[in-house]
Amino acid sequence: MILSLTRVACARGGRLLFAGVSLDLAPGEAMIVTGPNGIGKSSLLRVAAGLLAPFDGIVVRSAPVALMTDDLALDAERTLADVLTFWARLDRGGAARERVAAAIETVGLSPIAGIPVRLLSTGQRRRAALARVLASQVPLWLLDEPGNGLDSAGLAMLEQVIARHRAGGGAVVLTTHQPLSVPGARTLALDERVPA
Ligand SMILES: Nc1ncnc2c1ncn2[C@@H]1O[C@H](COP(=O)(O)OP(=O)(O)OP(=O)(O)O)[C@@H](O)[C@H]1O
Repeated sequence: MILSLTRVACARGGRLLFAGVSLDLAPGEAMIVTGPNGIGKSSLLRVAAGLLAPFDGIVVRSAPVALMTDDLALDAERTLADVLTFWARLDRGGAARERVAAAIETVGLSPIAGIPVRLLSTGQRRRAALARVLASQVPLWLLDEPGNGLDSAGLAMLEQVIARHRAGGGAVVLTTHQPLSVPGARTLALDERVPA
């Protein structure tokens, strides 16, 4: 298993959001976490990433993880290529420039790789966040609303990138409020895990 959650519960701000969440994710698998706003989907991804301690239960990751969020740049004045290279070095080390160039090309941002991050549009920021995940080359992807702000070509690209990652033995957990084609993905309905 790449990721295994056993009877995980999560509390935030003194409130129990969900409990009894168990899941096993093997190489090539995908899981879509569903539920209304505020139910705890992002919190579940943070727990799975190891950034938030579970209130209860066990989280086991057997592979390095990339969490896709909007946090792209420490310095928004730096260029997209520089920012992504900074993260790629931190995430994994060698050949960062090459990995970043390939990732930027995949997400369709090559023409603007040299502009400061602060100038990116909403959809471009999403594409850039996906490029960071791609460049990290880690097996476990946790994608929080990866399709937000993407145009139809961007959504098709996202679906393709996820499919390729899984075909290469990677695994994905994602949240989405919009329809995304992720063939064979299992669903985790978080609203069924809210304590009474
Ligand atoms: N740092 C925090 N401290 C206290 N409460 C928090 C914190 N972060 C989130 N919460 C609360 O936890 C709950 C779940 O938030 P979360 O972002 O996980 O929901 P979500 O299902 O991802 O929502 P959405 O669909 O709107 O993205 C919300 O009620 C939110 O206010």
